[in-house]
Amino acid sequence: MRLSVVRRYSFEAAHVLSWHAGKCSRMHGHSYHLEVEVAGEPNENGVVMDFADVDEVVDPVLSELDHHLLNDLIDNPTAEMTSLHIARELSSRGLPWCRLRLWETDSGSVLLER
Ligand SMILES: Nc1nc2c(c(=O)[nH]1)N=C([C@H](O)[C@H](O)COP(=O)(O)OP(=O)(O)OP(=O)(O)O)CN2
Ligand SMILES: [Zn+2]
Repeated sequence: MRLSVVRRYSFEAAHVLSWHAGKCSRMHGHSYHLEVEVAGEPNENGVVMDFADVDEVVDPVLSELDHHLLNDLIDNPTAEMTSLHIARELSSRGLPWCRLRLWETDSGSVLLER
């Protein structure tokens, strides 16, 4: 049995995919949705990790992306590269995430597991 906490976040950002053969080579924006999962055993309070403690790590990372042009911060900011950037930032700030899903559009997402 595996128990985990999942928090959902959103941020707005623009990007350009210069390699793209279609419309995505033009600058455009997305309302990104990020799901962050942390697995573990419930502690003496019955929680794997307090939602607020997850937010404390995730919120500043997403604030650095929110309402920015992602190309200024991430090389070739596809959903894949953006999720890897977020994962590295969360890891370096000590969040023991096990699964990240980044939704770039209503129908398109990437999933990162470790
Ligand atoms: N594997 C990936 N493919 C694409 C990415 C990506 O990050 N990873 N990004 C884009 C575009 O930036 C953008 O997300 C467009 O996506 P797409 O689904 O093609 O466009 P729409 O949301 O407008 O959907 P329609 O089906 O065209 O209405 C492209 N590919
Ligand atoms: Zn796009």
